[in-house]
Parts: sequence; C-alpha cells; structure tokens
Amino acid sequence: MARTQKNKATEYHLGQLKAKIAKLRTQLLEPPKGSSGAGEGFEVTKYGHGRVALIGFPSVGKSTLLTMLTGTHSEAASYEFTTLTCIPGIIHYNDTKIQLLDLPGIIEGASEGKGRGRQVIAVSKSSDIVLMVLDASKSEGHRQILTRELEAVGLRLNKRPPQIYFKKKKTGGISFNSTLHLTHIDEKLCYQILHEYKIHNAEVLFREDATVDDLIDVIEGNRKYMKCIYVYNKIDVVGIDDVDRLSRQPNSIVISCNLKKSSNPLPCLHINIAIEFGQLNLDRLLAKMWEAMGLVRVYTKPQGQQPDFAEPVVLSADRGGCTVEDFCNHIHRSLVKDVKYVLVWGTSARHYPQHCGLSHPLQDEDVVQIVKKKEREDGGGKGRFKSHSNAPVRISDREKKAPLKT
Ligand SMILES: Nc1nc2c(ncn2[C@@H]2O[C@H](COP(=O)(O)OP(=O)(O)OP(=O)(O)O)[C@@H](O)[C@H]2O)c(=O)[nH]1
Ligand SMILES: [K+]
Ligand SMILES: [Mg+2]
Repeated sequence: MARTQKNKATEYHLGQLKAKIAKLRTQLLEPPKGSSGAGEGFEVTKYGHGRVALIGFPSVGKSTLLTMLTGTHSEAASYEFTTLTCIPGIIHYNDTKIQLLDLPGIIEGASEGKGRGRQVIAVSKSSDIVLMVLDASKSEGHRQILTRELEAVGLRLNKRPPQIYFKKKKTGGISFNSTLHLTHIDEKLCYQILHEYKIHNAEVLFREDATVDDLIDVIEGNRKYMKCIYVYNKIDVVGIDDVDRLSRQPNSIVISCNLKKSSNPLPCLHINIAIEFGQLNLDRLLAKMWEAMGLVRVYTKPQGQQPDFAEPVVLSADRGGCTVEDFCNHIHRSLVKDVKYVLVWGTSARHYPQHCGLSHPLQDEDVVQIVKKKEREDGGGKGRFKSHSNAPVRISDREKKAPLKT
C-alpha cells in the first residue's frame, strides 16, 4: 500500500486492500481452536468499580508506578522485561476501588504476536481505560508505535465511534445514503468494500465525512473505543522545555516515580506541578484517571434517615449506564417494578429534592431516596420529621383500621 501512488484511480484498489487487511487481522485474533482465548495465562479476576491497564514499552516504569499507586509490590529493575505476567493492584480513590494492572512491556510487532503482545493487548481490551506509560527521555515515536499496535487489534483510543449507520439485510441490495457531502468515500468504493466482506444487501447511511477506515471499523463491528491517558514518566531526567511541551499535549500527564534518586532537581515551578515525597504529579495522574473513567457515585438515603455516605453505588455511563433505573437494578433486579418515583438531591436535580422517574440520568455524588409504589410518601427531606402527626389522612386511616382490629 505504501508503494501505491495515491490518486483517484488507485483509491478503489487501496480501499479494497484495507478491507482485506482488516479481515486478515480479525482472523489472526481469533483464538486457535481448543484454547480458551488470546489472553491465556494472563487472566486476572475483575475487582472493584473499574479496571485500568498499564501499557508501555519495557522499562518505562510501569511496575514502579503500580507499586507507588497501589502499595502492591511489582518487581522493578533496570533491565527490560522484568515483568512477565499480569500483576493486579488496587487504588482506593474517591470512595471507589479501581483495579490497576501491571503488564509486561510490549514492543513493535506486539499485535502480530511478538513477545507477549497478544496477551497484553487482550488484557488491555478487558479494561475500562488505558494508561499508556511512556519514557519522557525516549523517542516521541513510541507513542505512535504503541497506538498503531493497539489499533491493529481493534482498540480505538480517545475516539468516538464513526457516525455511520450500517445494517445488514436479507434482500434488497445495497442502499447507500449520506446526510452530507462525502470527500473520502463514494458509492462505488463503499460497494467494493462491502463486496470484499461478501455483503450484498445492506443499508449504509453516512452521518459524517467518514473515511474507508471508519467504514471498515463499522463493518467489522468489534472495535473497542477507550479513553487513554498518555503518562510521560521519568521527567526527572529531561529538561524543563521537554516537560513543558509534553505536559501540554492532549490527554497527557507528566510524572516522575522517583524524583529522590535524581541528581537533576527539576525547576518545575512555572508549570505548577506538585512534588510530594519524591514523587511528582501522581495525585494529578489519579485525578485525571478517575475523571476519564466517568464513574458516577450515588448515595442512598433511606426514608427519614441521613444518606449513607460510606458506601456509594457506583455506576458508569460506559458500562451499564447511570439512570435511576440502572441505579435500582444495581441494588436489586426486582426493585424497578416496585418504584413509584425517586427523590434526588445533587447536581442532576433542578431543585431539592426533585421527583424523578426511572429514565432520569444521575450524576456523580447524587443522593437518591426510593419511594416505592405501596409505601406512603413522606415528602422526602422537608417533611421527614413530623409530617405524619399532622397528616389528616393518617389519622383517619388509623381510625378506619381500629375497628378492623377488634
Ligand atoms: N529516573 C527515573 N527512573 C525511573 C522512574 N520510574 C522508574 N524508573 C526506573 O526505571 C527502571 C524500570 O522500571 P520498571 O518499573 O521495572 O519498568 P517496567 O516498565 O515495569 O519494565 P518491564 O516490566 O521490564 O517492562 C527501574 O530501574 C526504575 O527504577 C522515574 O520516574 N525516573
Ligand atoms: K524493567
Ligand atoms: Mg514491569
């Protein structure tokens, strides 16, 4: 493909080649018959409210970072491939538990099975976000190489799914439509790519000016869209200009795991980064990581009592959603059918408390009280102290009940 000149005449040929490569890659990733999967030998039980994988070249400091953030020891040394398997640790942050996974270093060609690349990538696919650990003193090309390796196996970092509607049909041929002018792809090219996949009946609607690669992603359908934070470690050994430049890149953070050992004290005052106990910026890394995970903590408030601030129900927009219904399902599967409405305090509420239905989207740190269908509503926060005593309905209820009892 690199040798082919890019012009209108070769465009179709290139598109077809891209589809062929994507198909072969998918085949390559299918685990051989009889084995349990590409991640064999690396499986670690999921734990906590989310999972974060440390991906990077050898000796960039992944294990040092895991030890620092979780307290779980993972062997670190100056030689490459110190870590040979997956080592889990737990980060306690904002009342949630995040599982952090240390992994062996990967190298160029990992996606084709070099080293333990395939297993490492399989584990990173099972996580919610990726921390790509990079050595600030090494070539900047490393970031592109790693991104390519992860893309080759269907991971898409910091991207959203292409805005292409695609549906296979049984009959009717191919219907090709777009809501705007397309500059990368036309009807013929689209047909050719679908043909490569032996798809002859389908509906395709482009809602953005997508590329051939985007269309292939949609047809393949098994892409995983993940947030990735680029973590530049070892900034104690590079100059302030590099630190400054790296820290300004999108989705990036600069850190140092062992500032103490450094003989080169960092004049970092003007970029305003925090140094604590010989580590640099790890607190900011945690904050960034937590934000990227998009977790939503919801505190339950039993009727007439203070909210339980010790243990939130943790929801996620990416996994399971964060509506009132998702919240109820989290507590108990059968709860939803008993819910009349809920009272919500917090940023998602327009006023306190707001009466909300099942579809209401909750936000981080909301407080929720469930009002069940058969239960009497006590007016939530306002009336929770003495609303019963002066409620005429209650009194007449009691009067009605009295003769029944006797
Ligand atoms: N100067 C400096 N050295 C560091 C820093 N963090 C880690 N190191 C050193 O880098 C070397 C490699 O660290 P490891 O934690 O073993 O790196 P790794 O990425 O886990 O390596 P593999 O498991 O072999 O892939 C060790 O000698 C660490 O002490 C840092 O912030 N600054
Ligand atoms: K190492
Ligand atoms: Mg290691």
